[in-house]
Amino acid sequence: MILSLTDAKLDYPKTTAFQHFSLTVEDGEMVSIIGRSGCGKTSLLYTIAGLLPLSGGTMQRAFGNEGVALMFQQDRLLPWKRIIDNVLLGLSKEKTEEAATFLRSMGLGTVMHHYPHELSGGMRQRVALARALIRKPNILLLDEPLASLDEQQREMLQNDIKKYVRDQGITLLLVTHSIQEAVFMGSRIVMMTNKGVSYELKNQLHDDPNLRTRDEFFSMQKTLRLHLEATR
Ligand SMILES: Nc1ncnc2c1ncn2[C@@H]1O[C@H](COP(=O)(O)OP(=O)(O)OP(=O)(O)O)[C@@H](O)[C@H]1O
Repeated sequence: MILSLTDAKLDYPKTTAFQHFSLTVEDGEMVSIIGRSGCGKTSLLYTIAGLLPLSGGTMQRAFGNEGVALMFQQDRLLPWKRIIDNVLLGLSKEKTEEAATFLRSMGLGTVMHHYPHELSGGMRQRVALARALIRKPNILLLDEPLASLDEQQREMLQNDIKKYVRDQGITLLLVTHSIQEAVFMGSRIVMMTNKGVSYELKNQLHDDPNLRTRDEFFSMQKTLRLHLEATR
């Protein structure tokens, strides 16, 4: 177990972001979290990252704050720093060669001395991913990281994130509005409302290289869509 929340609750001064939320995540698992807008998904990720304290319930984490990497819809790269320096941010210069090798392996070798504005949105998100992964986190928390990309770029990055996360044995928690993305990325898909987990689905075909074209890929999406509609 790398993470366990039991009857977790988070209050803001005027609203309860989520309550009665229980979830146990095993080391190396890839969990997608879906749910209606405002059900507390982003707040949940902040809590798991150690940025917001719970108002009730308990959370056990087998990692420290330095073991968490976060990636958002906006790439949050510093515009005045070159790509390689964005990736190295906060790390020692000794890591430069490792970062360069990593960027090359991610297809970013030719742009590592460019500035963020010279890259496409997809490439910038790839840089944000490299910046997260070079820190060798125990857990990667993704909040709609691909929402602003076109379909082709989104699918490429989904493939890459899945591959790198799996190869490095990182645990993944992905918040997404896309049911298709949730099924492709998640070995488990958790549906959340602001009153807790309303439904869970195990993706038995998570490791299937042809997942995107399997009938089950579509039937799992249909099942989730029906459950999501039932929470209206
Ligand atoms: N900083 C904040 N201060 C006060 N209330 C907040 C804050 N952030 C979020 N909320 C409220 O908490 C609830 C949950 O918000 P949160 O952003 O976590 O949901 P979400 O599921 O991520 O939404 P979305 O899918 O639209 O991004 C909402 O009612 C929201 O208005």
